[in-house]
Amino acid sequence: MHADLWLLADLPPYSPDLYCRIKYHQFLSIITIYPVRFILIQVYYVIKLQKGDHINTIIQVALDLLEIDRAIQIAREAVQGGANWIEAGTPLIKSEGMNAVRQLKKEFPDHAILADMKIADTGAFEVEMAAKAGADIVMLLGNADDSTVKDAVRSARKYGVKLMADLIIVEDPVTRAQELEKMGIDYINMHAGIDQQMTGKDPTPLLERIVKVVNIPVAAAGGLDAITSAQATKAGASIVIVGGNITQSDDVTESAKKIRESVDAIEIPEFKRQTLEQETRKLLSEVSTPNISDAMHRKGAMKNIHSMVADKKMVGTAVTVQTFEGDWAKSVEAIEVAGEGDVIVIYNGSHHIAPWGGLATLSCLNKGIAGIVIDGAVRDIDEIRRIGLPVFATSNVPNAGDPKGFGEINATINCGSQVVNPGDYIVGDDNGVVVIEKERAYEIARRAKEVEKNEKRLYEEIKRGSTLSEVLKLKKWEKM
Ligand SMILES: O=C([C@H](O)CO)[C@H](O)[C@H](O)COP(=O)(O)O
Repeated sequence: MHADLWLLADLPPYSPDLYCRIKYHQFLSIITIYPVRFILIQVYYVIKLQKGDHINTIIQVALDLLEIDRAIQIAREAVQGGANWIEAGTPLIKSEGMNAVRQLKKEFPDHAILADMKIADTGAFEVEMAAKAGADIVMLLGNADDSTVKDAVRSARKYGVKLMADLIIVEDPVTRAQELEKMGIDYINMHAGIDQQMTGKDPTPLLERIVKVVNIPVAAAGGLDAITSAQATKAGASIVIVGGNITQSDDVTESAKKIRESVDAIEIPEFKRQTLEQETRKLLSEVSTPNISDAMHRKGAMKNIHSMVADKKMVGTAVTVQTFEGDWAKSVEAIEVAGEGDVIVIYNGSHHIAPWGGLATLSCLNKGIAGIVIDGAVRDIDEIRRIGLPVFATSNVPNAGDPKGFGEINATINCGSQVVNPGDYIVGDDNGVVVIEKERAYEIARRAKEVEKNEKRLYEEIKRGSTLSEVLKLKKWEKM
């Protein structure tokens, strides 16, 4: 690629000046002045590239945490795994102020510290603030007004720091990247923000185009993991910024190491994203109903509906049934309407007469139906447990009613005090059942995954001898 136009400067490893791209005339003057050094550098790169080390991609760990002491510990573990640059994330800066940058520089004097200020105004002032606290690179918003960008650049030059521009909410990233370069920005960051990622955005599709039109290094950020970091490198990113997939991991060092290995691999395999529906189902099958409820701000849980078959996870899309006390016709007819991966969700109105039993459950098994939820009773519980299909209900009783045929299939119903529409996602486990409206299913699945990752990390910290209230600094965050 552009490896031949990059020089390895005599600077400490991974300082922001490590990669300085040189223009053609500079190139000529350098080979005239430093021919021997130039040859050595070329030999170095030939070896690196043969080894598959894509111009030594920089891994930047983004510390999007609220507490500086936890952030420092996580940074230490990430550095051990191969992270080169350390980012004081925006939430950390908002929570701890410039002290976050100061402390990170003190702890990691040999690593470049990036202050993700997301500057939108008073460019010079905020750059000065971050620079004086010890930042080597300062992030501003790529769509800040040109006056802000230009003054930030003046300030950066004055205080000897570099500027990275974040294209997070830029409408035309390719054009803006070129404008930012002209104004003196040192690095471009093609970034899908955390909330944007939850709706399916990812930073890689435009990367290649941006890398082609600018002459400054391009970073990629936004939900990257070992696989997607490598894809970003392949598309030309020379810096990969990774937050959650390192910082929320229960083994931070190992996660950073995997990313290091994956971007340094000789062959980066093709990667095909799943459809949003496939991804949604996969993510929901990996998380718990408490994770989902947290992601929904404690909403979505069905009341008084419990698992009748222990240790069975259920994920599927709703086929709804409205029935009436003692009438089981529509519940059983719904088996013909439902298909593979669906969950039959029944409102029955009685906790004493079952609209569902063993024979209906067995019929579902044959059709690949994912499970059954009943706001009402079930019977034949021993048979249902033998069949092993997930069934959730309010109670179990011996008696059923008669098939009269009242009610409706695939209408909006109320089940466990939650509104359920056909197609909504239904997830059940031993904690209970949650409903996720279909329009937000992917987003909630992604957010629930973030909750799960964060809990895994907290679990790990508690296992090391802490307590939940210590880890979360509960007292500090109590309302005044
Ligand atoms: O910049 C970030 C975000 O806007 C919060 O401030 C993150 O640091 C960046 O997105 C990297 O984090 P992940 O997306 O979790 O990898």
